[in-house]
Amino acid sequence: MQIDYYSNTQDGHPHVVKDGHPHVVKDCRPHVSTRWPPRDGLQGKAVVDEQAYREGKLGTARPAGEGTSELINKEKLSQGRLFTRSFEDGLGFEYVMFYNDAEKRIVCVFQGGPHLQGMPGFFHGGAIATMIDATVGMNAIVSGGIVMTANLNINFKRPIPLCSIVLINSQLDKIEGRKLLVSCNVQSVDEKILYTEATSLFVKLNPEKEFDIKELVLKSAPPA
Ligand SMILES: CCCCC/C=C\C/C=C\C/C=C\C/C=C\CCCC(=O)SCCNC(=O)CCNC(=O)[C@H](O)C(C)(C)COP(=O)(O)OP(=O)(O)OC[C@H]1O[C@@H](n2cnc3c(N)ncnc32)[C@H](O)[C@@H]1OP(=O)(O)O
Repeated sequence: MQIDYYSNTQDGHPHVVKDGHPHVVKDCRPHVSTRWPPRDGLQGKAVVDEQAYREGKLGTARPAGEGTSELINKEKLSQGRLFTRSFEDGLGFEYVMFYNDAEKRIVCVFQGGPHLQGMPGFFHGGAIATMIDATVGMNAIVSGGIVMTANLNINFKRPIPLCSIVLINSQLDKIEGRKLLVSCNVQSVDEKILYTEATSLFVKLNPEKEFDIKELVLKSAPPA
């Protein structure tokens, strides 16, 4: 495949375009956290905010609603933002997607940052799954409207080095009524290494749900 959309870069690496501006993650090397694995028992931050726990602000694992957790309230929800865009520049998900309408496919150029580490020096599988879901999800949305992921199957074939740049090639395979089947693979930029393969099922929401999700998306947009 000819990758001409970033052939104009000068350092031989694709520049990830963010918000219309060329953006490169600089000085980004595989990073092994000194806190992982923990050497002297459990280290790092507590998973539960102790202060909030003592003040009774944290609910038990009940569904959010009146009288459950004070922390899960409208104000909190209004701070919602797209997961893949909620990291500081260069630390999390840096990507750009190119959609080919005639072929119903998307190529995503993805360069994950050091905060996406799983095994030392490699991406966390959940981060890869997130980027795959975002890419096949966008392919389904632009092909079919408002959809939700109903099923996602992933085969992790090779570990992906942290901070490396990969291509996520997504393809709409079939539409069956409200169901959209989308497959994808994750490859190295030179297409010599096949890291991951995935298939997915998206289901178009019915009109009532579609209205709800539009409202939700509009309300959850981060402040300009
Ligand atoms: C134009 C305005 C645009 C506005 C939006 C703009 C921007 C959006 C902004 C940002 C988005 C950015 C990027 C997108 C990135 C990522 C996308 C991420 C998407 C997600 O990350 S999303 C979270 C995880 N996702 C869920 O949280 C879903 C929970 N779930 C449900 O909400 C329901 O489950 C639902 C809705 C899926 C279906 O429910 P439902 O009631 O509508 O439909 P129903 O159950 O009747 O199924 C209908 C037919 O699908 C078959 N079917 C269903 N499920 C199946 C399965 N698992 N396996 C095999 N077949 C299945 C049935 O068998 C039947 O098949 P058949 O018709 O042949 O009988």
